[in-house]
Amino acid sequence: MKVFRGFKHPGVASASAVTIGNFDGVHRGHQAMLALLKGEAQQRGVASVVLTFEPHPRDYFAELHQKPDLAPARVGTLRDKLEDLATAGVDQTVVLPFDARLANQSPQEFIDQVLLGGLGARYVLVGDDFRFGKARAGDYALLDAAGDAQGFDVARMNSYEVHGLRVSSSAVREALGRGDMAAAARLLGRPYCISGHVVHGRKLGRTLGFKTLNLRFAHWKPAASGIFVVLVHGLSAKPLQGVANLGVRPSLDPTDVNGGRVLLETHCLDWPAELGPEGAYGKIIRVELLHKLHDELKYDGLDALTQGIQKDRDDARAWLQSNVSARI
Ligand SMILES: Cc1cc2nc3c(=O)[nH]c(=O)nc-3n(C[C@H](O)[C@H](O)[C@H](O)COP(=O)(O)O)c2cc1C
Ligand SMILES: Nc1ncnc2c1ncn2[C@@H]1O[C@H](COP(=O)(O)OP(=O)(O)O)[C@@H](O)[C@H]1O
Repeated sequence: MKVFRGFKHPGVASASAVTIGNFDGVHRGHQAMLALLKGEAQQRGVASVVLTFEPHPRDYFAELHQKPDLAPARVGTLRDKLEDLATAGVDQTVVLPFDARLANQSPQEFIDQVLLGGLGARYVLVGDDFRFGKARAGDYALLDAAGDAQGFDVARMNSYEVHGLRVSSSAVREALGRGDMAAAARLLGRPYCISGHVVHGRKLGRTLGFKTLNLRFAHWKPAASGIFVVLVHGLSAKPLQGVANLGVRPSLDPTDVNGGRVLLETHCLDWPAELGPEGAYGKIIRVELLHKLHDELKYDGLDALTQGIQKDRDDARAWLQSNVSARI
């Protein structure tokens, strides 16, 4: 899959079947949309293109009006989204920075400049609650009328349901927010995972006796947070079992190097000798969050923190033994 920031690149498809959305989580509803998009693109002999926004439009308005509550909690980072879109078989993804210009574009300008001028849209697929353009004035009916007048097809995807429950990014956020990883996995159609490069931390893990693989979660408001039983993919043939902290580490000094940043820190229960004592830095891994143990705690000092992590490790081992040992 090719990825472009903005649509003014020579490589961007000049004729396309487009779907527009935020695709946070790339859940089963999104996956159904992408399958339909691919079919329509193939039939027309054009590229399948996802048009998505980063930052999320609601992040933009939250910042503009200084109302952080408006920003949606984030299921995945842009990296996770691009990986999932590639897996779904999309030809191109165009990431548009959502800014004042875009926010003030009328629906007709958006159609003319972005969809037709930028992407050469022959077919546009949107969700049933899709709104676009300044003040959210554009809807499916408007887009459909424009398609009729200007010669492109428009289709609307109805809500996708699993056991009567509408699959949506907010349903995934709610499941992750209450730590119900099984419900999140049902909505996503796969286990909930976070992927990224292993980065350097404070090297405090080794002092505490718990080395951790650190990944940045590149958004300040993750939909899930707390202590989780996990599997780490990408370091060895078999996934490694671990226990992880996703969040901002309230027990540690907030002014340090990663202060305030959201990190996913995973301690592997058994570290394979062939990786070497520090062989994971720079590698790309995927961490599968299986089960939530508890919320992040503000421990009183490093001894209490170490004891807390020891208990989490024991609880993770016990959980894995009764739930996962058959799988790996
Ligand atoms: C299983 C586990 C549970 C953790 N729980 C908490 C917690 O409840 N509160 C907190 O402030 N930090 C928690 N931490 C984060 C540790 O503070 C952090 O991983 C440790 O200081 C190592 O930092 P470093 O990787 O930068 O060296 C936890 C870490 C792990 C691995
Ligand atoms: N059991 C383990 N779990 C996770 N990482 C481990 C383990 N044993 C060794 N490592 C290695 O140690 C590194 C982390 O060491 P640590 O002291 O926690 O430093 P950092 O502050 O960079 O997280 C990891 O990136 C990995 O390469």
